Amino acid sequence: MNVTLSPRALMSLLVNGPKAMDVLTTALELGLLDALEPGPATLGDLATRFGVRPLRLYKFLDCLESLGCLVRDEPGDDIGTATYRAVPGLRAAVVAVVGPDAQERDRDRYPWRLLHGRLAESLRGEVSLTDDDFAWPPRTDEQTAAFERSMAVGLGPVVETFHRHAHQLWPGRRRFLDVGGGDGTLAVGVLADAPELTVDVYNLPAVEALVDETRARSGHGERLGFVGGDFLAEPLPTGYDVLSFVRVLHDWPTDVARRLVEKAYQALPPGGMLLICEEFRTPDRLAMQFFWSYFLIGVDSCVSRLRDVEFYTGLLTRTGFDKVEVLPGTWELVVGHKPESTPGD
Ligand SMILES: C[S@@+](CC[C@H](N)C(=O)[O-])C[C@H]1O[C@@H](n2cnc3c(N)ncnc32)[C@H](O)[C@@H]1O
Repeated sequence: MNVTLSPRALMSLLVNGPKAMDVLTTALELGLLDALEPGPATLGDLATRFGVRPLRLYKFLDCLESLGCLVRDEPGDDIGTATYRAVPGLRAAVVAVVGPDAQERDRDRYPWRLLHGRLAESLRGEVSLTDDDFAWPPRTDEQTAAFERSMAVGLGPVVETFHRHAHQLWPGRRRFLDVGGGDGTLAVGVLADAPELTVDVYNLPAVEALVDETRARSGHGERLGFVGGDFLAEPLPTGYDVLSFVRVLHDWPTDVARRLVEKAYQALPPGGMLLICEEFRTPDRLAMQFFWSYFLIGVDSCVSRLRDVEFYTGLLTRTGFDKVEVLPGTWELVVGHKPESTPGD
């Protein structure tokens, strides 16, 4: 889906956002999206099948087309013969934002309304979120649980990419440490793909109880472990042949991100592998990150800095990793290896 609109047209869509969501939700609930995605479907057939008035449906479909969701062909003046096809993935995208597991619903629980209408004051530093509103890293058990739940809700594309490349990542590997590994949701996905592997989550001690719950739900028992620690204050644990940072490095300024990658290099044995899966700076990711970009305007302790993939490949190479590559996926995976023999050996 590729829509390029003038600023004026984009403003018109944005100001009508709630109506656009009404159209999309209705199209989903009626079953229209199921009919439109395989398409092409004629307006006449759609009107008969769904028991709606053709001229009304024509306007409804114009709404969808204005959003870039439909391709239309109108061969003549008879609207009944106009054909429509939805862009691939539309139905799944609508379900993802209005369905019960919607990230957007989860994000709405955060107190973003404290900033709404007060952004200018917030930009000047006169209005901020307090540690009770949102602390980074989370401060209380309640904040920790809420934040890790939010993270787990958005992990789907990451789990998918790890799964897609499992055949390349895990053979010959024994112990994997997911640094800043949330509540262990990714670890569970990896364990299902790699029977020889044990996975530990490294996270702030307050997260242990959540990983315990994930372990109990997953049935992986002792293959899913937890190591409590603070990666800002201490070296990363050794004894692992794979480490990962998933959506961790973008939270921190560049000097901290660099130090964390250096700590990973020091902790890995020769031949060890580092995986980075991040919020790269692409139009899609920026759009899907909109909530956090907005909300975190009021929070100075979280950097939330989306960087280009080249930032990470360059950082790995400069740190000493070799065979650095980017594996494709909805979320790409940057892979680097600590050389078998390092300079000075
Ligand atoms: C943005 S979340 C990403 C979580 C998970 N990797 C994911 O993608 O769903 C960042 C993670 O880093 C952890 N974290 C933050 N500061 C940390 C620290 N100083 N030491 C260890 N972990 C930390 C947080 O608890 C959280 O789990």
